[in-house]
Amino acid sequence: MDGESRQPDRPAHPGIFPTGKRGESLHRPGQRSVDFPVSVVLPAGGTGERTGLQTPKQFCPVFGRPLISYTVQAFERVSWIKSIVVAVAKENMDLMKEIIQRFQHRKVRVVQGGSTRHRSICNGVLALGEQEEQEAAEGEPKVVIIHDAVRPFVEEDFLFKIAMAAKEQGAAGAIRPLVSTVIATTSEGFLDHSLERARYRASEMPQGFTYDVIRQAYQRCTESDFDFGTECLHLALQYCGTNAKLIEGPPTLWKVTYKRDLAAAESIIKESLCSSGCVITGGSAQAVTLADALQKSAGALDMELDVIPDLLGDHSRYLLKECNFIQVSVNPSGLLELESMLADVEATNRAPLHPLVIIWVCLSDPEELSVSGKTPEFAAIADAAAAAKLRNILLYGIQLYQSKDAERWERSVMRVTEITSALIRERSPALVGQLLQA
Ligand SMILES: Nc1ccn([C@@H]2O[C@H](COP(=O)(O)OP(=O)(O)OP(=O)(O)O)[C@@H](O)[C@H]2O)c(=O)n1
Ligand SMILES: O=C(CO)[C@H](O)[C@H](O)COP(=O)(O)O
Repeated sequence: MDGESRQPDRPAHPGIFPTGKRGESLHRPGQRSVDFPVSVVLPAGGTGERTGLQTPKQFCPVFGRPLISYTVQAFERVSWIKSIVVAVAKENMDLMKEIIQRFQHRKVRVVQGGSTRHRSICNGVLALGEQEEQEAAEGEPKVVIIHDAVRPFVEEDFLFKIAMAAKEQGAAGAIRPLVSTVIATTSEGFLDHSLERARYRASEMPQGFTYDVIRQAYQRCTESDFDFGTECLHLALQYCGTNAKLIEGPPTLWKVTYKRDLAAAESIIKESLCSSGCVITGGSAQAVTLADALQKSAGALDMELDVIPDLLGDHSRYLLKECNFIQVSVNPSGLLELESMLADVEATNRAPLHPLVIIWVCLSDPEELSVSGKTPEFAAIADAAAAAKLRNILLYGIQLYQSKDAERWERSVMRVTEITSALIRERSPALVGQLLQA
């Protein structure tokens, strides 16, 4: 383990995907189907020494949610993955169980990790044993995917490739081109020789194995492999004669290793959370016109908005996504619509994984502006936001006034879009419950 921000002592213990390209989070690519059982082992028993932080990186919060929960979710949402075993240090087993409960993970089991990564993985593989042997009795092939808990951005398409190749070849692993040349040094710290960079690749995760191959590899390998080895594919080759199929993966497979990687992970997650939203119109013609105008202007800010009349029927699927909602209302029905929409969100009974952003855009008649300049909406949004905040929902309001002047109207719409984008991006607790003016 090379060092950056090393601390003299090992630290004590702790405290969508993002998915796809911009705008893809609302439209999952076609689901793949795998007709053999696939299980996952996530080694998460390390201390994250290279981050220099007290908390192991897999438990560091990103938008209030531990990094490992993002990784678990990346696997859990893949329908053909049957079970996930997470290997954590003994002192973190309760913490991991709390995370599973708090973020409602369903397919996960926790086992005790070991003193090295190989030992943790081995514990996870052996824990799958009973289950896998039972499946073997039914004559089904089976694959185990191994993935570092600190690589949260793994996509279903890539997991599919790894699983299929593992089933066919016995072992498969992700690779990436090297970004730097690898050199060997002499014991005096001089250049010994360098490798021809184009011939080598960085070995990344995930890796997949048939259960028999990975179990036998761990049964046959030496204590020295357990203590100093860093490559599961190597164990499969050396102890089972299985040559892994290597598949180039996307750059997002990178491993959170240093403190700055946590900031990078946060920025990737933020980007994906901000790139899309769902505008609910309630069906009124004016609201639909405004929603369409917002949808058009959002493109200029690199944001993709879907427009729907309500969250009923088929549209209720939006409630299950990591989605930002924009409720467009026209006075005087506005507050009722907002309340009903909040009730729909609450009825899903799903703890949002990130603070959910809901923006209420209220289209008002300028005639209704009182002498004080304040409409009843000011108090109502503040009350609704205070209640919503307890449920991890950040509720903001934007008020705009109808105008017959086309230029003025266009400016107001653009302003609403800019404020919306800023609110979604920043997720500022300080602005919760405010009725901003566009
Ligand atoms: N005894 C160990 C050591 C590591 N890991 C896991 O293996 C993955 C990759 O290892 P690495 O990035 O090296 O993590 P740490 O060992 O925690 O980091 P460091 O080397 O900086 O201490 C991580 O998910 C880590 O939790 C593990 O399960 N058991
Ligand atoms: O990329 C790998 C795949 O073989 C590494 O071995 C794995 O990620 C462990 O990392 P580290 O050696 O830093 O613990």
